[in-house]
Amino acid sequence: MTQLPHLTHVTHPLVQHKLTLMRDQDTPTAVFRQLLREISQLLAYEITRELPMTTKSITTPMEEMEAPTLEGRKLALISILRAGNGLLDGMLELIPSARVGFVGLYRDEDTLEPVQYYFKVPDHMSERMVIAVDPMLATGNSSIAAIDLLKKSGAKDIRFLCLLASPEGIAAMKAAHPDVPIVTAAVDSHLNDHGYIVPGLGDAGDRMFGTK
Ligand SMILES: O=P(O)(O)OC[C@H]1O[C@H](OP(=O)(O)OP(=O)(O)O)[C@H](O)[C@@H]1O
Ligand SMILES: O=c1cc[nH]c(=O)[nH]1
Ligand SMILES: [Mg+2]
Repeated sequence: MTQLPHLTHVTHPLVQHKLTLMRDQDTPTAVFRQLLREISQLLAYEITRELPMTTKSITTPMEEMEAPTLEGRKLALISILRAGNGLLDGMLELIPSARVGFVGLYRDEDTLEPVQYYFKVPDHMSERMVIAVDPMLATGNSSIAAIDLLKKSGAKDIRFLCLLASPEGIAAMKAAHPDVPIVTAAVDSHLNDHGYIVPGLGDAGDRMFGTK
């Protein structure tokens, strides 16, 4: 089980520099997507620290050795649609053997409650390390609902990866899912009256896909 603290704030200069570029409203869609892919790989480095290791016997040009390798333990990456796909793609480049699931949720902009439209996850969820990804943790309603669904599917060892988190969202997640560590690139000031993270970066899905 996880040793990660409830909240990990990744302050690495490369992450912070790229995040600033993403926040800028003048950054075009294609650049925004590329930056998210790059940051996802740096954040993946943090959230996968506890992947179980084993060794295997190999022969280098010099001699035989017992070399470290990832244990065959099953990893599931779960994207919370749509915006989660922006983190998923980069992580899959690093860990191509991971299984992938999707939780389709959108936030009703009046009630700020999540509306579910899709759910598909790999089998044997109870045996997997599960990393749920969504760039934005605002009220926390979407991530809490997604993790509720993952637990219903059997998942027990879950982590949550995001780009921006609000203090309100972190508190809500801690109350609902105290066993799920959060890794984020930033903790912003607050939510505005419409549930948007301030200063934030706007609507992550719209900025990734050019919708609005
Ligand atoms: O913490 P919350 O207050 O629930 O808000 C965060 C959610 O809002 C955004 O998704 P959105 O509903 O815009 O869907 P999209 O990814 O399809 O754009 C974001 O990607 C999170 O899923
Ligand atoms: O600031 C926010 C809040 C919810 N969803 C977003 O994409 N951005
Ligand atoms: Mg959106």
